[in-house]
Amino acid sequence: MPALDVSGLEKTYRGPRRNRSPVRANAGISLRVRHGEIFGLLGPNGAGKTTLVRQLTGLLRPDAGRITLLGHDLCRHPRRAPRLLAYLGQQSTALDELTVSLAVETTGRLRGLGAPAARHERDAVLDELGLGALAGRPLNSLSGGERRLACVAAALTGHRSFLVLDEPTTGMDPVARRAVWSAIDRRRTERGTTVLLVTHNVSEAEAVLDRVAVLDGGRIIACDTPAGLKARVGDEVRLDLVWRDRPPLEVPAVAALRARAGIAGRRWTLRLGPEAARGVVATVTTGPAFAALEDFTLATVSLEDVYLALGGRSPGLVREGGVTG
Ligand SMILES: Nc1ncnc2c1ncn2[C@@H]1O[C@H](COP(=O)(O)OP(=O)(O)OP(=O)(O)O)[C@@H](O)[C@H]1O
Repeated sequence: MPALDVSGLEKTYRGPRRNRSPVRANAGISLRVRHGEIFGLLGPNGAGKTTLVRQLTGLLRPDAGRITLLGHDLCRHPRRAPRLLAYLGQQSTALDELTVSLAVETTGRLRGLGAPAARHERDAVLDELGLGALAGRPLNSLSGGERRLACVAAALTGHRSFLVLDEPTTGMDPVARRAVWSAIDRRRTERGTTVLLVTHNVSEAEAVLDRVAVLDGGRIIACDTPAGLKARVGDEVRLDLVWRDRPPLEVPAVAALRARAGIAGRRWTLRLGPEAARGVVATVTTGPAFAALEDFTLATVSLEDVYLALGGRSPGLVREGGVTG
């Protein structure tokens, strides 16, 4: 039996005013998460990720469908969710008035730990996430990234075998982000914890994800291992060109590339087949194009490229052939 079995999940928001059209946020979602798996949910803003996890955590009632978590029917018994899983939502916590130390310890107690065990876990998780120096500070006095880290510490406390983490690393500096990814990975390796992870931080999450579902417009448009998803993009490579001042459009080969490039300031990003990429590199590393070039990088496809290619509704993304949902 999978740890989580979702089938045919539907959720439509109907606005308070009649003139607002309803939003079908989840349009028939089915997925299975195995025990001990770190399962990622990726997708552009508004794809329906938070709607999905709020239903899985018993906070929102689906219109239709079935959710079975660790053998429990959560549509029929949504109040069981807090006993079965730990949920880190996007919003701040109800424990905002407490110090970091007390927030983590209290969460441990609420999840059934005795006082000594809760103190022991508190010390361990604060140490693991590098929060020792902030232990005595109230959450509402911390910076955004610090507070988020404290919320992660609380979510990781109390030995829940299923974690639902919605954008755990938002606002964090690289050291904190790394500590969070390691802590999540450690829960899986040492305790067999199952993790459902919503994140836009694709390139960092890639290292810990076993499988990934890509959501778009309330539907799952792809679900596979990171390697399986990358294979869908084929053998394309990503070429980033950074121009010194302005692109040398007087070079015809450069001018021809403009329509295919994702352009952000002086940076052009292109996804190309290996042969085409070799040709472009040859062009931009000689003559007037080279004189105008500040930097370039050539990289194989990352999960972020896959995410952009599959969910690419955002403007400015390079969307090339060969990828389907
Ligand atoms: N309470 C609500 N009332 C009406 N519409 C809503 C409500 N919450 C979400 N929506 C809409 O439902 C859709 C899905 O929203 P959701 O928050 O699930 O997306 P998301 O994938 O989590 O996005 P993000 O990456 O920005 O967090 C969006 O179109 C959103 O505007």
